[in-house]
Amino acid sequence: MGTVDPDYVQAAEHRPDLNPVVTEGIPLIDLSLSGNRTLDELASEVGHACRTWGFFQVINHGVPLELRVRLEAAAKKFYDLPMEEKKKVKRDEVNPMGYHDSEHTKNVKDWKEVFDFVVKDPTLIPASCEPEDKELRKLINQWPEYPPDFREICEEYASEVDKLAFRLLELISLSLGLPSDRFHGYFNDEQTSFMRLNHYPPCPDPTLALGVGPHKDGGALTVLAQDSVGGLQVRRSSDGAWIPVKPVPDAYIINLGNAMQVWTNDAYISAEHRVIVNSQKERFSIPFFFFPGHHVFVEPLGELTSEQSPPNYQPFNWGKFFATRNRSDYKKLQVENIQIEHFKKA
Ligand SMILES: O=C(O)CCC(=O)C(=O)O
Ligand SMILES: [Fe+2]
Repeated sequence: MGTVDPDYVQAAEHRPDLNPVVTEGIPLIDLSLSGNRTLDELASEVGHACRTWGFFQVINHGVPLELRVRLEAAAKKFYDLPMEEKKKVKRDEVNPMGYHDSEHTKNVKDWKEVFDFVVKDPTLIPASCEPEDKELRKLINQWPEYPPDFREICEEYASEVDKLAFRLLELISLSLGLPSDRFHGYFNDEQTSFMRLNHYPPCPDPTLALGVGPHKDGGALTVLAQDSVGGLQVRRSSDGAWIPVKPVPDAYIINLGNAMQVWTNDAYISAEHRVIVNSQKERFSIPFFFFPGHHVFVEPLGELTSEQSPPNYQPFNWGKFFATRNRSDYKKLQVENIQIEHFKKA
C-alpha cells in the first residue's frame, strides 16, 4: 500500500468496505416500447424505481453508442495531457467551468479530476449566494486546444443526452399521474444543466480515500455514463447498506436529485451515493446534471399536496441553491454544505 495525502483521507465511518456482500441491485429498465408494453406500464416501472431506490439504469435509450465511444476516447486524451496543458482551462472562483483537480465533497478531497461544461453556453446564474443580491453572472465554457475535436464531440453528446433527460422527465411526470410536460417550463431555454467528465486515477490505498464522498445530486435528475471498471455505490433506503451499481454496457444510470425529491414532496427519493476507487485501474464516468433555470422556485407541487399531506418543504430559489453549492465545492469550508433539509418544515 502506498500513502495517501491526509487531505483525501475519509473519517473512519466513511471508509469503504471494498468487497461488500450484495444480493440485489438497482432496477434495469428498457425504454423501448416493443411488444405489447404500453407507455403507462413503462411510466409505472419508472415510478416504482423512483419510489424505492431513486436510482435505475436504462437501455434502449436512443443516445447513439458511437457518440459515447468518441467522447470517452476524447476524455482520455484530454486527461493524458501534461498538467500544465490541463491547467490552461482551469476553472476558478469566477467561472467554475473547465478543469479542476481538487474538488471536495463534504469537506474531504475527492480522488479525481473533472472537466465541466454547461449545456447552454453561456448559462446565467446568481452572482452570489446572498438572498438579497439580484446580480447575475454568466457561466462560460472553456475548451482545450487538444484533442482538436473535443468541443464538437462534447456539444454533440450533450445535446443527445439532453433529449434523453427530457424524455425521462416526461416518464417521471406520467408516473406521478401528471401531464407529460408538467416539468418542462422549469427547463425550457433556461436550464442550468452541466456535463462533467470524471477521471478517477488509481489510488495507492483505496480503503482510505473516495473518488466522490457520500452526497446527493442537486437538480432534477442525473444521466450518468460509467465505464466498465465499477465503483459507484448507492445507499439503500431500507437499511442504509452501500449497494454497487454494476456496469452494464451502453446503459445509462439515472438518479433523482434534490429538486425532484422536493417537487414530489418526498414521494421520490434523491438517494445518497459515492464512488470507491481502486489501486489498479483508472475509471471514467460522465454525468449530465439536469438542472432547472436559475429563476425557478423549487417547492412541492400543488397537485401532489393537500390538507392531509401538506408540503414538507418551503420554496427555495434554484439559482441561489446552485450558487451556494458551487461555492462550497471550492474550499474546505468549516460549515455544512447546503441541503434540502435546510428547507424542511418543522
Ligand atoms: O462517477 C460516478 O459514477 C458518479 C459520480 C457522481 O456521483 C457525481 O459526479 O455526482
Ligand atoms: Fe453524484
